Amino acid sequence: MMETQANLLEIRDLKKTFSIATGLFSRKLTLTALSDINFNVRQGETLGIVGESGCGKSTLGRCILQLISPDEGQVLWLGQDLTRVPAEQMRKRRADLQIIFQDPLASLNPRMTVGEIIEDPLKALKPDLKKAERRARVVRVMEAVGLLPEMINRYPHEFSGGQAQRIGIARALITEPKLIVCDEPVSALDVSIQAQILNLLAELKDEFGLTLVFISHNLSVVRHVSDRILVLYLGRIVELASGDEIYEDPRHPYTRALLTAVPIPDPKLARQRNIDALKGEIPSPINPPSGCAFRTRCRFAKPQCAEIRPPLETIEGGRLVACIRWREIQGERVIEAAGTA
Ligand SMILES: Nc1ncnc2c1ncn2[C@@H]1O[C@H](COP(=O)(O)OP(=O)(O)OP(=O)(O)O)[C@@H](O)[C@H]1O
Repeated sequence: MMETQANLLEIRDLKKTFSIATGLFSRKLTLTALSDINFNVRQGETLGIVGESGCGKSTLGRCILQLISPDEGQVLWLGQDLTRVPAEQMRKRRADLQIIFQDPLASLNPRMTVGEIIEDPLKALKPDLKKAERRARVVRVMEAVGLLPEMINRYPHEFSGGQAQRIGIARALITEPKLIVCDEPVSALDVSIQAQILNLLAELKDEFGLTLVFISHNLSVVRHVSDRILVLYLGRIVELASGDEIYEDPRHPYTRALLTAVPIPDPKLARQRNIDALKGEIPSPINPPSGCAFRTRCRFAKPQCAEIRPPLETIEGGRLVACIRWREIQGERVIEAAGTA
């Protein structure tokens, strides 16, 4: 964990709702995708964001980049609140903040060549650069992501998923960003290719001094790349800790449940994980449960969990957890693990 690093990004009291029309009379309902979101991203770290589908990961990524506007709260980039930056200035700021999407082929314009796709952000964000300099930069980033420069005039459909994601990464890198939001960058790829792309992102991070926000529903993917991991459930942060802490000593029942999907060789731990396994469906964010939103699926839930919304508490080591029972259930975990040995 990089304790001493300065914050590049600070998210303060972020809230995002969507108004959706449902039913026969198109009644408008409010869906709360994110609320009470507070965290920092430190210079040079990789912050993983995990949670099941629908918990708000992509919405959060898009709010960071101002691709969508939050209803409330601040997105402080080096102290400047991006939610208040006029659109024109924000376009320029985007050179510093880039995004890589899940489905590489769908996110690349099929009518543009690889060279044109990668060069495209430069035209808008660095209009002063001469054509030759733009091309030279394109070739440099193609080499950095492992694409051969002679591929420059090919079209996206000529590439495999893994190669297409390399094009997406090159397009993000071309503006020399400080931070890249990677939104499920390997979920659409074959398992055999996933490790290559994850390794590439780790190499590029070191080479270019990048800071990464890495979104995935898969805790084992996030674990490999993250310094710290933020766990989201139904639009709220339930836990934030270092990768090791989350993986080896999770405190929130939801984190424990997510970990059951991660394969492990130790049979004792595997048994514990079966006990923790996630049951049932994620509730609707239109009408979330009272108190702790996870209580309807939590094997530790007590009546008071329906009454009290657990605050995000700072516990030992500066890690954060939102569960009023975290102390008690920590003990239960040890006893059960010993009992099933
Ligand atoms: N434009 C939108 N209009 C209405 N609802 C939306 C919109 N975008 C997201 N949502 C809703 O907000 C909630 C959070 O969605 P989001 O895509 O951020 O979750 P996610 O964790 O990234 O899931 P996934 O991995 O499936 O994309 C979901 O209930 C989703 O249906």
